Amino acid sequence: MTFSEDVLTRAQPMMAAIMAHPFVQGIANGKVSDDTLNYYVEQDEHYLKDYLQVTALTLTKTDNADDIARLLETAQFVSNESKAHEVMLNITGHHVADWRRSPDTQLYTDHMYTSAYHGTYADAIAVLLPCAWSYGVIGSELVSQGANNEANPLKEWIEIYAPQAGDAIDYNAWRFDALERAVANFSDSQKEHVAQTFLKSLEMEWRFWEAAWQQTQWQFEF
Ligand SMILES: Cc1ncc(C[n+]2csc(CCO)c2C)c(N)n1
Repeated sequence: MTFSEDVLTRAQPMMAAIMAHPFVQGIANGKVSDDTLNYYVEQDEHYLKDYLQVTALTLTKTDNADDIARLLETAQFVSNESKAHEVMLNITGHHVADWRRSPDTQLYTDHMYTSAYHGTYADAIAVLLPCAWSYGVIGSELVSQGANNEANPLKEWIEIYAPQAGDAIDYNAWRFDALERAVANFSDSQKEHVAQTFLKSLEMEWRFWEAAWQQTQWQFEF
């Protein structure tokens, strides 16, 4: 079994929980409360900014010119995501106002920075991977269920994340390939560290949906 196959096998229960999450199910049937959408978009604005900065850190950790080019291309995709946010804000009529990171956003972005800054190139790739991989799974599963129908106000959101048939490059396949190359000479314990980095990010993906669903906030005003 390759390293990626092992990690993906271990990731299945978390990915299944993300698919079953009421927020993701709400996207599938086009019914999510305004408060949930607004909270999500506000927190995701922070997340995407940090994702870009962590991508920049990641590409300083490799001298593979193809990987550097791919990382820059994936950074470009983040501008599409403003469109994904617009789809949600058009439903609620909200404007992003609260720029404070909630506890789970802070936990996730701190994990990304720590892994990319202090870790190896493999850790940096692993910490970013569950984001793109889990959204790719959500997008393609929701499309295969026909959730992107005309009656769904979140149709366009779903389609932004579903892999497109005409895409020249399968970015998630490249991400797993880069991960596999990066751990090729690692010991078992080094590989386990990278696996933990990946799985923790995936747990944080679940928490990100859950935080918006529960409207989680800091306990105190400060
Ligand atoms: C919490 C959170 N996780 C994942 C994504 C989706 N996403 C962010 S960057 C990226 C790939 C860029 O190439 C993708 C798919 C999101 N918006 N918010």
